[in-house]
Amino acid sequence: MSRTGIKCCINPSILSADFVNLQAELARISNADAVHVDVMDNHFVPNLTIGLPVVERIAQVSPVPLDAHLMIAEVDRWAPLYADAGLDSVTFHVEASNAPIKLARELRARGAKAGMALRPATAVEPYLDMLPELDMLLIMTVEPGFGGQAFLDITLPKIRRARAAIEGSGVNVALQVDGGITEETITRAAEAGANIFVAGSAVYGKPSPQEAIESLRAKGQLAFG
Ligand SMILES: O=C(CO)[C@@H](O)[C@H](O)COP(=O)(O)O
Ligand SMILES: [Fe+2]
Repeated sequence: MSRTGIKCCINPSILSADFVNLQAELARISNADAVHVDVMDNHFVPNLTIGLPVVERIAQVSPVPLDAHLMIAEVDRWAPLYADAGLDSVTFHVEASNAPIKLARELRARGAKAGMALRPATAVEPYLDMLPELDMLLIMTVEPGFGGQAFLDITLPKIRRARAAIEGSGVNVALQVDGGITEETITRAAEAGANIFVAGSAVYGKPSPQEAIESLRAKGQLAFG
């Protein structure tokens, strides 16, 4: 699917960074489009990372905008507080929200872009009417919870359908993919319609994260046609 003129964005996930040296790790990705911060609570996903106080501090020192991916229960209560921390975008899982439309509106009202995430097994069709309420749709390409997993090709048709719906409705919604993005899989995800790529191990696992970002961006952009 040709997307001439659309920028291919690379958002490195700090889940694969050295948590003891976060400020230095952020400086290593200063050419990224945003930094992706994975918040996990050991309830919505079986893993625990960082919470609001640490995310607030990262936002203060980050050289690039902050993109929070909330993998937490009770997200209707928590997500607005992340928006208040001055983040560029706050993404909640629809499976964890009791009122996704209300929540997306609240995030925007508090000055953050509103992102909504779907687990690999969650269908996109029930939520297509919600597109005008969103700035970003995140299609998980691994089961949320851990970095370093293999890309799930089974998610590609969903990415294609989401891209077609976005184009069909004429809304300005970014399509993000997260999990297992590498120099190889980014081409498939980009061809299917994604335009923001989260990459943890494929950036921080390389000797030069900056070069890894440039290389991934070039591959994704090429696949846009
Ligand atoms: O949200 C998640 C995992 O739940 C991701 O953001 C991962 O952190 C991406 O890591 P890689 O698959 O790129 O190593
Ligand atoms: Fe993530």
